[in-house]
Amino acid sequence: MSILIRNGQLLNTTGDLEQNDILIENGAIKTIAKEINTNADEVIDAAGKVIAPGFIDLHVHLREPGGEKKETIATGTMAAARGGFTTIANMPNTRPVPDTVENIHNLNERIQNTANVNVLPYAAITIRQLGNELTDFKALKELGAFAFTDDGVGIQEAGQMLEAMKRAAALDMAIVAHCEDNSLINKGCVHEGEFSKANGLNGIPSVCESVQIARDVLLAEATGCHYHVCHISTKESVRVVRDAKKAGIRVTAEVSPHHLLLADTDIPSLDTNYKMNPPLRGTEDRKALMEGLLDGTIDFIATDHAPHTAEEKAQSMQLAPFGIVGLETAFPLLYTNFVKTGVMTLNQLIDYLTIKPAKAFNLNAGTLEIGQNADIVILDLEDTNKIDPDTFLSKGRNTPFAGWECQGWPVATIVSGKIAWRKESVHA
Ligand SMILES: NC(=O)N[C@@H](CC(=O)O)C(=O)O
Ligand SMILES: [Zn+2]
Ligand SMILES: [Zn+2]
Repeated sequence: MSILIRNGQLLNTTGDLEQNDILIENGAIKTIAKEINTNADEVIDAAGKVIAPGFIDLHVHLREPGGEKKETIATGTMAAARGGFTTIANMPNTRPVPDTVENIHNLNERIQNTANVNVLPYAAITIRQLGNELTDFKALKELGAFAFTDDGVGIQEAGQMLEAMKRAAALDMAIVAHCEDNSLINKGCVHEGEFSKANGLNGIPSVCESVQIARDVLLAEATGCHYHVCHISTKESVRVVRDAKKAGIRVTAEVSPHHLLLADTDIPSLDTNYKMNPPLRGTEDRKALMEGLLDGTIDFIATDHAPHTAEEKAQSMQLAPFGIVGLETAFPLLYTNFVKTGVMTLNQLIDYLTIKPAKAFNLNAGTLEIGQNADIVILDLEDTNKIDPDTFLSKGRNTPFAGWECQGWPVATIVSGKIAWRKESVHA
């Protein structure tokens, strides 16, 4: 099977767009050249379109097994492909949790049989994510666990985190942390700030996140473990990570598109599509996150795609589950609001979605190079459309961005040399 992508615009090493053809053969990039004359099984005319490495999202909730009403591996990975993502890492807050050899083996089989993009499975840090007993890291690594995380809950005890980091470091594996101190949650459903006060709601204070990150960077220093901070959301957290990096501690961090785009003051009403964990913080926090991303304190962008059913989200702000979907809207939102407005270049945005996550986790992905796996996205930067949750391939419709007009949408996504998703009209 071969695919020839003709006349696409590729970013060169100096960050400029240059027209090139790409030939894909046997799942890999075979040739990149100004003009390739060959008979391929499939020809895609990409004139006027940008060709980029397939995006990587290291924070996705596919929900299967156990949460199939919210999402499945099949639907979540179709949503990923539509969003231009070719590799995603799947969070372990499922039922059962991937915490034993048997459970991760079962998960691997499901991925093998139904995933439409590359899926890297996280395994849990603690059995059933209950914070009592550590999982068998070595056995889980042998079955392909990508890293260890209890995302959805924080690791409450320093002693347990220390032990987890020691064991992960010995296996050269990362600890990926949802940072939330349970004693500081305050039964909050939104950020403790302007919105919580105006609406008489309990707020989750910023320290609920930042104290745990401060503890953990010191534990990472003590153990030499690669420590990764999930969905960083506060200005104090950014400062702690910045200082830790300066001190030479092996820490990386991700930020979600929604924390870059919105603050609690942007929440228009008691709409649960604005409820996620960590919550939308203050405007100062939002600014600090962008500064942290641009100065390298924050390594990359990850969506924290967290689908829930309409029924679940129809509950009150206090009762509805935390989380919003993100895979199908990330690139158009970021391109429109940050590249078109000059906050960052197209090259930078693509790096935050490709080479940066790949580098942070030593993944052999995220570049367009000869011999590499052909994981590619074709983008139409002129295409302008309103975000319409009814068109989502995800089962989740829970987004605060419905109706936002965005420019720059994927038109085709290729995974290991096969077309995983394509918009009808790009056929040559
Ligand atoms: N982010 C969220 O608001 N929710 C996530 C859990 C998590 O990422 O902590 C979920 O699983 O729904
Ligand atoms: Zn989390
Ligand atoms: Zn998450």
